[in-house]
Amino acid sequence: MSKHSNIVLVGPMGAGKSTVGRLLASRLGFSFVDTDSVIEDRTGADIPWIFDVEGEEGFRARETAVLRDLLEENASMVIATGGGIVTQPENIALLRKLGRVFFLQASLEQLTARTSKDKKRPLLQVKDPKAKIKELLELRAPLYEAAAHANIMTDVRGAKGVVHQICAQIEA
Ligand SMILES: Nc1ncnc2c1ncn2[C@@H]1O[C@H](COP(=O)(O)OP(=O)(O)OP(=O)(O)O)[C@@H](O)[C@H]1O
Ligand SMILES: O=C(O)C1=C[C@@H](O)[C@@H](O)[C@H](O)C1
Ligand SMILES: [Mg+2]
Repeated sequence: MSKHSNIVLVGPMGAGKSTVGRLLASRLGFSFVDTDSVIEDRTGADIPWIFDVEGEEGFRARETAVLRDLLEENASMVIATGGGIVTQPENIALLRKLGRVFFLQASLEQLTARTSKDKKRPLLQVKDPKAKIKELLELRAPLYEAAAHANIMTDVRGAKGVVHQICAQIEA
């Protein structure tokens, strides 16, 4: 086990990493860090702007830099990550070093419904977001599995139920 005792949430866009992460941090008394928000704060621009100007490659480099910096922190944190963080092989090792990694899963239908409410995800600004989510999920599912210590299915639970399940696993 790593010397860090953080809780790290990985999974596709719409799995609930940010929503669950915030609630979980408050329940555990941990600080909450969302890598997407850290990147936006550091850049002084939102994710669509970063993708537009620096490309996905630029965004991925920023993501890895954030993970490296988080490893230097000593506070107990719940870390919500971006949905594509596992696409960089180096990140998988960094995530596992940071603490206990939970893969939040949801069905294609749920992911599509949950991400249809806003336009903040550049990769889903396409004609058929459901097909894009499916394609990304097929590519990334083995990577989430490789990063994670445990999987949580979120379809049948609201965010509070997911928090409860993670807490039960931590305490077990
Ligand atoms: N367990 C859940 N049940 C129902 N709705 C949920 C659940 N978890 C999250 N949601 C809703 O789904 C939407 C997306 O959630 P959220 O932004 O937390 O996903 P995310 O995994 O952080 O996505 P991204 O990778 O794009 O950052 C939000 O509207 C949130 O309220
Ligand atoms: O799945 C992805 O590749 C992404 C997910 C979001 O969390 C953001 O990190 C960004 O929109 C890219
Ligand atoms: Mg998020």
